Amino acid sequence: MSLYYEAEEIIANADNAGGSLKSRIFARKDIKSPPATLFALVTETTKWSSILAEVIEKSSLLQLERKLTPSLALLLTHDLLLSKRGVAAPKQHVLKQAITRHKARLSAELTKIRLRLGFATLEKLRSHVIASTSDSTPSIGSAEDARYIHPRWVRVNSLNTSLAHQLSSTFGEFEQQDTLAKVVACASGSSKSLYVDEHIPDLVAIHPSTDLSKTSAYLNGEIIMQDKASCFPAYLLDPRSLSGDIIDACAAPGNKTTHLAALVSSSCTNNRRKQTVYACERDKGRAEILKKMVHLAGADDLVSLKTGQDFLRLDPLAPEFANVQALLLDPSCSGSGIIGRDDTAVLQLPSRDVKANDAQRAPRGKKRKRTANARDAVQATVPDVAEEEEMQTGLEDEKLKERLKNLSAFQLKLLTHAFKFPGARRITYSTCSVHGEENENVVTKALSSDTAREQGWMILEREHQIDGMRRWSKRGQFDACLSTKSGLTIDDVQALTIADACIRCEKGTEAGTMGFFVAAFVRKSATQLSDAPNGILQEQSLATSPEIEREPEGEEWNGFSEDDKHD
Ligand SMILES: C[S@@+](CC[C@H](N)C(=O)[O-])C[C@H]1O[C@@H](n2cnc3c(N)ncnc32)[C@H](O)[C@@H]1O
Repeated sequence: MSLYYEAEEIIANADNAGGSLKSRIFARKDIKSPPATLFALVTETTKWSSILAEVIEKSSLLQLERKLTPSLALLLTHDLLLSKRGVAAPKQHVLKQAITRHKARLSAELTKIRLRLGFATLEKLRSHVIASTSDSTPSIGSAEDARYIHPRWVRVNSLNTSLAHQLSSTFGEFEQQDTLAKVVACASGSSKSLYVDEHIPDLVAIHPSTDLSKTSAYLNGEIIMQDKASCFPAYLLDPRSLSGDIIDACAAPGNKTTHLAALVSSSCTNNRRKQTVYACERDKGRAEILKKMVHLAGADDLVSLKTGQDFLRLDPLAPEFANVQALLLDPSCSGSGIIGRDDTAVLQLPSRDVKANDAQRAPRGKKRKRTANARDAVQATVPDVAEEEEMQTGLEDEKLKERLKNLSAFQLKLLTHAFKFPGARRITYSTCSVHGEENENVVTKALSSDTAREQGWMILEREHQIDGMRRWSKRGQFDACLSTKSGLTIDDVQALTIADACIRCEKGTEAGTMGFFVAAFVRKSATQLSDAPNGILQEQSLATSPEIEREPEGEEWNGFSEDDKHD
């Protein structure tokens, strides 16, 4: 019967062991319980903790059972009320007895909370809890809040399958909705509902409570979990309209690399030269994940891995890169746009000192007052193949400023290095940050750099962007284009054009994306080079530039049929 005591110990983390929850559990040699069971118990309890803490406080469980600690009470209440197998202990065990004798009281409190939140059945509340804990807000809202739930985005990997095939197989039982809102709104109903995205080809959204991780499509690399915003850079880069190679400068874990590979593979069919995606990753550990992801996605033939390679040390003049026409830059950033995942739910412990009548939770979005005895919050983090390694951890203002300054200097360095590849015609720069310092500021500084001027780089204006990105309405911040605080001479008109060329995604809106930023740069032709005074504005349209042969977008993205399956 070590399960609950071991789970309690893990939650307490008395040794202050670093690393994620999963690594802390799986690395331990001294535990008797199966690590997977322990992990599931802690994560599931964490997801339900804001509700269960209230159940426990209202039922005065901790006052009645003085030997139960808040964590033990939470873990046992979870299993008693919510686990199919019940409390995993023999009938006579002291813990089992301590919790089961309060079953009626605990169950009644849970029912009251469920009804107060507006859920007709426990199952409906359950799907909402799962959805809410994968949202940016860790507390559990009411049924009405369902519209803010972050959907699960699934990119169909056209290297291994097709959208049409997936719609009839993996998603065969899903009802197709005409809006994203309808998919997320089904929190309290059926979750078998799907939305085919209107901006990014091969992308669908499902309700976040739908788990596809055990489907063969996921296990075989036919579908990839990738936020909609994270699909923007490869799509905006539009590598199919070029014939040359592509560099993904900061590639791990590889979502954008495999997306690029999928895009270029579809153009291999037209008797065109095979395009190579060079995937560069400085961190050797992360490069291993990249390697696995590329293999799983069926992209080995298209991707050349540069593992342990610092992009800044890649020689733009090396013969190997003579054919590089496009670069995708998705560097490390503050990660301030990332949506909290279900693996970063916050554990809320019940308090022994809260009187039953005081225990009602404040509604979602309103901060609760913390008292000395108020429930503690423990961050239970579970690892995944994080897209971003630099999470913002509530840095104080000054520290944050300093950090953003350092990050943006590094980001600018990468971008101006990308400008130096002699054959490059197009570059995208993206971050999952919401800060202007890492986004529009970097763009305007890069455009004003000597390298941009010498090499003829300009912003890719909105009207010349690929269809889905042109239609995306959320654009860059005008003020952030002006306020670079670096003595740049950018007038209002230029700032307006740059802001309109930049693409932003907001987190926590009906659009269902994380916070994200992307901008694209194009290069002037040799004749244009001598004309323009600076690199800020594009003078000749991309579509009419002889350098860039754009294929008609209509032909490119006319939807998919069985015939569109790629080899
Ligand atoms: C935001 S993540 C990239 C996510 C990736 N593009 C994706 O979509 O899966 C940034 C990555 O860049 C790598 N990185 C940072 N600086 C680098 C450099 N100078 N050269 C190459 N890789 C770098 C980091 O190790 C990290 O894996």
